[in-house]
Amino acid sequence: MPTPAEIVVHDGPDAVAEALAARLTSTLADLQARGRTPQVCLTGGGIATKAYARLAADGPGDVDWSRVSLWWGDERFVPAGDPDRNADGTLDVLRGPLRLDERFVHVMPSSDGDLDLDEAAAAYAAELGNTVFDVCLLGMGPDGHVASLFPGHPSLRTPGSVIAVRDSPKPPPDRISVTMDVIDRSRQVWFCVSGAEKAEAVAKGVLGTGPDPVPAALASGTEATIWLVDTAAAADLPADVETVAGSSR
Ligand SMILES: O=C1O[C@H](COP(=O)(O)O)[C@@H](O)[C@H](O)[C@H]1O
Repeated sequence: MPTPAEIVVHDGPDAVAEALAARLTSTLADLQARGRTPQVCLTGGGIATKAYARLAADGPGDVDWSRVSLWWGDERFVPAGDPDRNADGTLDVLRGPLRLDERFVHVMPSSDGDLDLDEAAAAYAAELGNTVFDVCLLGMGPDGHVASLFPGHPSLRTPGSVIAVRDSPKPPPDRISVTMDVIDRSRQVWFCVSGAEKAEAVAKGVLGTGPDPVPAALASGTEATIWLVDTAAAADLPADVETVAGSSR
């Protein structure tokens, strides 16, 4: 069942990133206190990258990051180490400070391995199986895309759990992405978005459906759907949409 969106508005991108890091830390600590191994789907993008730097600076705290399963919602199918990769830079930042255990880190294949794009997507689908993310983080592009599911593009309609994406409107063209089905079975979906250039897409994503909804409008958690945005990104939300003012800690 889709859940109604909760919209938390922060002063600027740094505050959104800080709030994301704080919310993730407390959610993971809570899940582990209840005996769970949290399943977290990470995203690329500007806010998430800032949040990862914050998590690394803060250190593990109350979270045993060696027992958090990390997945990715999408990846650029380029060679390992390419700066376009979502996972590589993230892991460079998080691995040491959070003492990650590689056995719990599920990186999508790179293009310089043994697998072609279709095989790489199929391999990640097999690895993912029926995993349900406790938290699925989503950046969003100005066109309303999430993961590598783009408006008006076959990626949005391709069945399955993990798909090969070709001719991505945003470079690089070859990508791997989880599908909306996988995003929508997540317990919590958290958008993290900043900037005036995304204000229109935020409004479309929050308000929603209509005949041709942007991908973000189709993404929803089964327990919670939370938009962490800054004031610039929230600017096109109509006055009657309820928002709450964010605090970072
Ligand atoms: O291509 C991608 O873009 C989105 C949003 O990125 P941003 O830099 O505009 O914040 C990101 O969520 C996605 O993971 C990534 O592959």
